[in-house]
Amino acid sequence: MTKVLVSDPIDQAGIDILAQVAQVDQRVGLSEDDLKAMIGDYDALMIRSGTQVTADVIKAGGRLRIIGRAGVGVDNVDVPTATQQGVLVVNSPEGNTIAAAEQALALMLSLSRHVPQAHASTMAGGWDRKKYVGNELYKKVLGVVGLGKIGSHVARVCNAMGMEVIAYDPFISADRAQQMQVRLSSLENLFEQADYITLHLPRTPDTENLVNEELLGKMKSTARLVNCARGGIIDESALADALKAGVIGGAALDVYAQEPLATDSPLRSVQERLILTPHLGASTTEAQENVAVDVAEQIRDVLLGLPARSAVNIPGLSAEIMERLKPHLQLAETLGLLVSQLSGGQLQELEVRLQGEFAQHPSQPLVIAALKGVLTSALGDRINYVNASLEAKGRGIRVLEVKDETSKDFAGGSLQLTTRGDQGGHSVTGAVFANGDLRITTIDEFPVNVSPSRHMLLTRHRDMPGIIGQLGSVLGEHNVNIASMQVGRRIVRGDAVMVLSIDDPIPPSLLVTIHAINGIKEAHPVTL
Ligand SMILES: NC(=O)c1ccc[n+]([C@@H]2O[C@H](COP(=O)([O-])OP(=O)(O)OC[C@H]3O[C@@H](n4cnc5c(N)ncnc54)[C@H](O)[C@@H]3O)[C@@H](O)[C@H]2O)c1
Ligand SMILES: O=C(O)CC[C@@H](O)C(=O)O
Repeated sequence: MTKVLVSDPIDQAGIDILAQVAQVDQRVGLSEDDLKAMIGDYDALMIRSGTQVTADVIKAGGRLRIIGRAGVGVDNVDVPTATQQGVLVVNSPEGNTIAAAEQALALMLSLSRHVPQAHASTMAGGWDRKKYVGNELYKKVLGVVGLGKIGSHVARVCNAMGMEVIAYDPFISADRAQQMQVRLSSLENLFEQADYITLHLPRTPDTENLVNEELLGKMKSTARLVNCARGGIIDESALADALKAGVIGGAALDVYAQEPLATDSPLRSVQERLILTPHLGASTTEAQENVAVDVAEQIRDVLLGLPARSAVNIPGLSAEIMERLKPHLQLAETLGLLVSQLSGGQLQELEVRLQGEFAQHPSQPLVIAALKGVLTSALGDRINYVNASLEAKGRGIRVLEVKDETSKDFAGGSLQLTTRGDQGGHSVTGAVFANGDLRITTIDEFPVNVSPSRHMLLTRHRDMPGIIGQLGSVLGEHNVNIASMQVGRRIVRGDAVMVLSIDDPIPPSLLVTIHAINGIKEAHPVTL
């Protein structure tokens, strides 16, 4: 029975999707130890930001195939360990974009018009119209730090509100910024010029405490700072001091270095000009439904053996690419399986050569598929698209990628894999024919035209009378049925290869007999 554990509150629409393919257990508020004890029974884990998916949790998940994060940030998942264990991590990169952008806008407006303070004062019996005089956003300068999905939506709305928008994002081109009517600036310049600053960048080792005492000191004394991105990007003690000393005009935060916010956080001692919300950026009904559906669909698909559209730990392998390149990926994997069984021994290098039209496809997914095939012989089910590159690296296998667009061997191009290792090397080529059929087109230097089949026997032998007959007899005597047979050779009576598709695997004792046939130089049983 396929089982999914849901360990954070998830919209019912997502649960309903998971229930189409699995037993769904909802257990919110588990400790790390509880999760470790339970996770071994589950094929998938669905979370929001509340569950910490540590390395120990992932390692305890013996049959865990996928972790789905209903949201953007995967900072509560140990992604490197998931990758190492071959566990796919998926998220919902766009499901809560609008919600988070609107939370930033709500906080900017609340800051400029003192909405929470005026509300609290009115509820307490007051009617103070002087104290809460605010400012307009119109014609003010907005500084956006991080002009990605959320930052650019905020920029668009603020442009429409008549603000002048400047931005700092080292990974965005000036052209792209110009299209959004945004002027790029340095970080220091942005902090000096802006009346409002809003953060929309990820928390990484580079961005930790990026907004520190020095940067806060550059802000106008009237300027206001909003953070709906991630805690830890602002130095919270420095911010508390800057607010108390009137160095800046105000701040509004949705996210904190430690969540929930510690009772003794210096932020709690700031009396004025500060608005705090408890990580509500994604908390709209619409966003929660979006992310739940988006991630539940991906978990369902992966459990059904289909690709996920937003995999965090398979670079360059989107669902769209998986679908478009399906036969090509299958070919790469099949050739990988084939060449590794021909090669045996310790592999040191794999060359992946994309020839003719093949060279126009993105190479990274094809390389990953080839590596998965190559490593399957050694690692079986443990190897998948998630951990293939990492496992190859860990084994010291050098991967070379070659693109040769000039090759004209087949209309759709071809893919060649060549291994080099302690037992020499082998090379196989294959193509995808118009109807999606896969063909093996060369084995080492010999041309062949073979459809891959589950069990095969490949020999290298001297091209001389009697060998084919003898091999056929030996297989017959051992009750191994031959489905098809083909010989590839370059010169008459030189070396040749024989490729047999057989209905049954070759037992080891039979292989010894085959090797003993005069003229057979190599014999490789292959399972694809
Ligand atoms: N408060 C919430 O509930 C909530 C909800 C959703 C997303 N988020 C957070 O919002 C942030 C933005 O999300 P997004 O979906 O827009 O991500 P995104 O990946 O689309 O955009 C992030 C942008 O930050 C830029 N960037 C990276 N490093 C930078 C640096 N050192 N300086 C400046 N810019 C840098 C990137 O180039 C990118 O353009 C993330 O931290 C995400 O986790 C918070
Ligand atoms: O689950 C949440 O509410 C937080 C979501 C948000 O921070 C995200 O990264 O998507």
